Amino acid sequence: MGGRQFAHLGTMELERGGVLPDVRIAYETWGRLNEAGDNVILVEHALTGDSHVVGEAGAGHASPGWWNSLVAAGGPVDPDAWFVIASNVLGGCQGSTGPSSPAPDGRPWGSRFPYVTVRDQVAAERLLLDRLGIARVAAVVGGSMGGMRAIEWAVTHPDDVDRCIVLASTPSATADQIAWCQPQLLAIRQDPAFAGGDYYASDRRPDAGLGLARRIAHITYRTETELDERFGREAQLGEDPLRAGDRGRFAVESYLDHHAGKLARRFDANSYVVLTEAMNSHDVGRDRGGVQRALGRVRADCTVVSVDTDRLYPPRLSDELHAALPVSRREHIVSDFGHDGFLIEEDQVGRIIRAALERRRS
Ligand SMILES: CC(=O)SCCNC(=O)CCNC(=O)[C@H](O)C(C)(C)COP(=O)(O)OP(=O)(O)OC[C@H]1O[C@@H](n2cnc3c(N)ncnc32)[C@H](O)[C@@H]1OP(=O)(O)O
Ligand SMILES: N[C@@H](CCO)C(=O)O
Repeated sequence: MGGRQFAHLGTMELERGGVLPDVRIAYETWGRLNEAGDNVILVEHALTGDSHVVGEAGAGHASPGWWNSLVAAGGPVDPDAWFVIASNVLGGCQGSTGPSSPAPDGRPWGSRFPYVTVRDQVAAERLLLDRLGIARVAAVVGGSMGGMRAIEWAVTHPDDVDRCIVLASTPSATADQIAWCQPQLLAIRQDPAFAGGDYYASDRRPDAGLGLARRIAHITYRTETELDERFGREAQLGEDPLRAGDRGRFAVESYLDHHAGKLARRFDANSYVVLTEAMNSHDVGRDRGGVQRALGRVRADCTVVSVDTDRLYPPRLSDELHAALPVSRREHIVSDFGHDGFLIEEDQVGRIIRAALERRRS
């Protein structure tokens, strides 16, 4: 299976006010819904991910998935047993309604796209599952921004989530995380080509701002030791900054340039802004009497996973989440790669998810 499908979910009223008419959500599925309807696994992507969890030959996708080994026959999530659903988040740019989608007047939303919270994104996913005739999920799993949606699912729909697996995430966005986002948002907004968010009719795109945002973010996704061991003070081939003057680059600079360009080619700057602000909005305790009380109502069997070297979502945040959840298991990924370890360490992630799925609710 796999292959992108679309659901039209009608009008959504948003948490902070504002209305989105004719919300469309792009999604992919693997496996089959069983008769009891109790084998659904909802996979939640991170900031620049999408519904394409797994790449499949012949499914019309040139790109691999972002958790490619997760869903596979005999793998951690076997599509013979489970019905896996992954959607592109509300506000995104991979098929779901976002700032580049047409507004009712036919022009792209651009600067008019409303503020969207993680709760709005989960509300859209709930509508999607309703549309697919699915009342409950056997597991919701996600990392980073996907982990925010996973934990929101467990808090918002405590009776409908059997298991919740949260990787490299947090019960609420911290001051440090919001702080790292601020220069990223400014980099995009201060790019003259951004034009306040209304650049779609122009032949210029805010690639410079988006690229700068990605560079800042990417450094926080990795570790000081990894970068040093991998690149050290090496010059990019033929571009020694100590010899080539203005045009010289260290290898690590070239690496960041590469990631900046790659993201700018596949991602919309307005979506980056909208999703970053959604992450900043994340606080499971908002209007629920605080984080402890909100998490106290979770009924799912939870697995809380951190990456030992994650400097952006440090393990202490997973400790807090774990401590406040009524039923929770704490797992650790050991990685040289920092935050991105939840994407890169597929073997460890796979083992943890397999074990969580095999565990029966007590
Ligand atoms: C079409 C698509 O891209 S679909 C993607 C869907 N979305 C996602 O996957 C989001 C989540 N993914 C990510 O954030 C990242 O891609 C990650 C975390 C998976 C990347 O992790 P890693 O595998 O460790 O990649 P790493 O950071 O080492 O980067 C490798 C790239 O850097 C390039 N690179 C390495 N050194 C240098 C250098 N000195 N100069 C320039 N480029 C360099 C490599 O050639 C490689 O390029 P490629 O990705 O185009 O093949
Ligand atoms: N590298 C990941 C990390 C975000 O948490 C992404 O781009 O989605």
